[in-house]
Amino acid sequence: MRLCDLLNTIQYTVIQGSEELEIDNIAYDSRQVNSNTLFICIEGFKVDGHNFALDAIKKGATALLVQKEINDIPSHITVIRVGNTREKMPYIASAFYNHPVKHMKLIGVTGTNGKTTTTFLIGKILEQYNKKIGLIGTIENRIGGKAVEASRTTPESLDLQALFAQMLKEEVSHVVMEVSSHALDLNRVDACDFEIGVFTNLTLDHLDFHKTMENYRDAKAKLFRKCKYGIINIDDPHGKEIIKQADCKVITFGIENDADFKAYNIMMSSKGIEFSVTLEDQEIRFHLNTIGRFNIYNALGAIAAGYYLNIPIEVIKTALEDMEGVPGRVQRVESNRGFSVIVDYAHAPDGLENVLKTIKEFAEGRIITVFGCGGDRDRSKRPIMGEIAGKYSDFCIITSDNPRSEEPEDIIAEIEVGMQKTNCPYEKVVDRKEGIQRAIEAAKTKDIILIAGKGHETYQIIKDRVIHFDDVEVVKSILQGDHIHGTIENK
Ligand SMILES: CC(=O)N[C@H]1[C@@H](OP(=O)(O)OP(=O)(O)OC[C@H]2O[C@@H](n3ccc(=O)[nH]c3=O)[C@H](O)[C@@H]2O)O[C@H](CO)[C@@H](O)[C@@H]1O[C@H](C)C(=O)N[C@@H](C)C(=O)N[C@H](CCC(=O)O)C(=O)O
Ligand SMILES: Nc1ncnc2c1ncn2[C@@H]1O[C@H](COP(=O)(O)OP(=O)(O)OP(=O)(O)O)[C@@H](O)[C@H]1O
Ligand SMILES: N[C@H](CCC[C@H](N)C(=O)O)C(=O)O
Ligand SMILES: [Mg+2]
Repeated sequence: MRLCDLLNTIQYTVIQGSEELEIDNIAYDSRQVNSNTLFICIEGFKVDGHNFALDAIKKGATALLVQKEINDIPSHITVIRVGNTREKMPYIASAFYNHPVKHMKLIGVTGTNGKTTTTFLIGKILEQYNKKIGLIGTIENRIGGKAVEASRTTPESLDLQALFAQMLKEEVSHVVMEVSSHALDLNRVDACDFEIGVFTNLTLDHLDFHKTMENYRDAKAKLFRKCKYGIINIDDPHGKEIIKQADCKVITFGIENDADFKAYNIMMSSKGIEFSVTLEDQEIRFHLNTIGRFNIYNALGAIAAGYYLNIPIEVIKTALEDMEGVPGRVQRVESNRGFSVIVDYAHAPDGLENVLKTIKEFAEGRIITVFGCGGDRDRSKRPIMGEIAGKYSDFCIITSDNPRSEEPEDIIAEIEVGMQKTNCPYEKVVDRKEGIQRAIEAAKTKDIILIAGKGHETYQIIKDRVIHFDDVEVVKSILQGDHIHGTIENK
């Protein structure tokens, strides 16, 4: 493709060379460059991509997109200057892949908690309606039944457009994706027009990146200036402000407040939830195989999305009622020892409080919580999560999540500050496997062990090592090691 054809939707200045150049590849990382590549230099948080321009040229880059002057660029290289390279990349990527989004319907879900769950529900509804979907998010990226590699919750714009192109080639009609606040802030979904946007909620997380809750909220609000229908949780205190900033058709859902999709006559048990929604003057009753009030919110967001995608309500109902569960989200691991184990991805204060409140409603025995907090992530949530775990549990094991570059003991000490505000007895066990083992040893009949924070993850990041680690697998192996055969049940 000619370079000028990639640039025709943006403003730019040619610093040197020809715009007629043929471009075979685009890269924002010098390690991905090969022949005839346009290398996009991005000023990052850690390093400056402009410093890799000469490296990129050695590897075959023939054109550079820059936002500042770089010295010593050979004269045969085309240099294009723009105001902000990160902002322009999505438009160039969209042009390179022939604007794949124009031919598919995009459904984006944003919010602190519930994105993965809600995207799985919407995906299930679409599949029930015989649509071939693309799914993009934390657990996996998927094209129809085929998993494709995923590393971020929301990929970088160039990778995202490449994935959209692959999805279109494989005849996907609807893409359901998680849209993280990082993605919205860092322009990863610019150049995407969404048919539907869903806002689940906004609670404390990621202040290491956004600095204030207002910035965090405003990042989420961006989605509702990119979509046709905005489906918004009106019970969330930030819902009204998101609506104020929106320029789409707004549809609300909730339980407490008046809403377009309002759940009522709610019944909850340890086996599932039931609720009604009135649609077109008809009361529709839903019976779901999942637990927790928060999952009613996730279901309402999905029901509203299905409705605005023109999917018949009976199809939506069947899809949700057949849903087996989302991996690592309140996933039950039964043992025949009389206690039960729940693995959940709660890794922020609100998620942890929600899941513990839900468990407390049904617990017949004690609640034993095993958890930690991720390293190189928002530190302010650590004592808060410690206090929440202590408040709702009868015994806690503070252990490691993904410590990343931090010392696990330091993270645990920060969690402990909150735990000590409660009367909950606790132990500190740095090794997560030993922590889980300790909880299992301590459990008695009817107790519930909650293992929070890592859910579906199959790895643990310790310094620069990534080791295989899977909470469900660890629980099963410990139970089997005790010559007791656990059965896994995904609720
Ligand atoms: C804070 C954040 O999101 N940072 C992202 C950002 O990094 P950055 O701007 O700091 O990049 P950098 O490392 O300084 O590098 C600058 C430029 O130099 C390039 N480079 C670098 C080295 C080299 O040898 N050659 C080279 O060309 C890089 O590719 C980049 O273009 O751009 C990078 C390229 O796309 C991302 O990989 C990186 O994600 C980091 C690794 C990350 O951990 N992000 C997390 C926090 C994230 O995005 N999480 C959300 C989910 C959160 C949630 O909702 O729970 C997600 O959507 O996944
Ligand atoms: N609607 C909700 N409100 C509050 N908590 C929720 C909600 N849905 C799920 N949770 C809790 O939050 C955890 C994470 O849920 P989920 O993975 O669906 O969220 P997410 O927004 O995709 O998270 P991430 O930002 O890490 O991708 C769950 O394991 C559960 O404990
Ligand atoms: N999307 C979240 C996931 C956190 C999961 C937790 N296990 C951790 O590693 O901190 C994040 O990147 O902050
Ligand atoms: Mg997610």
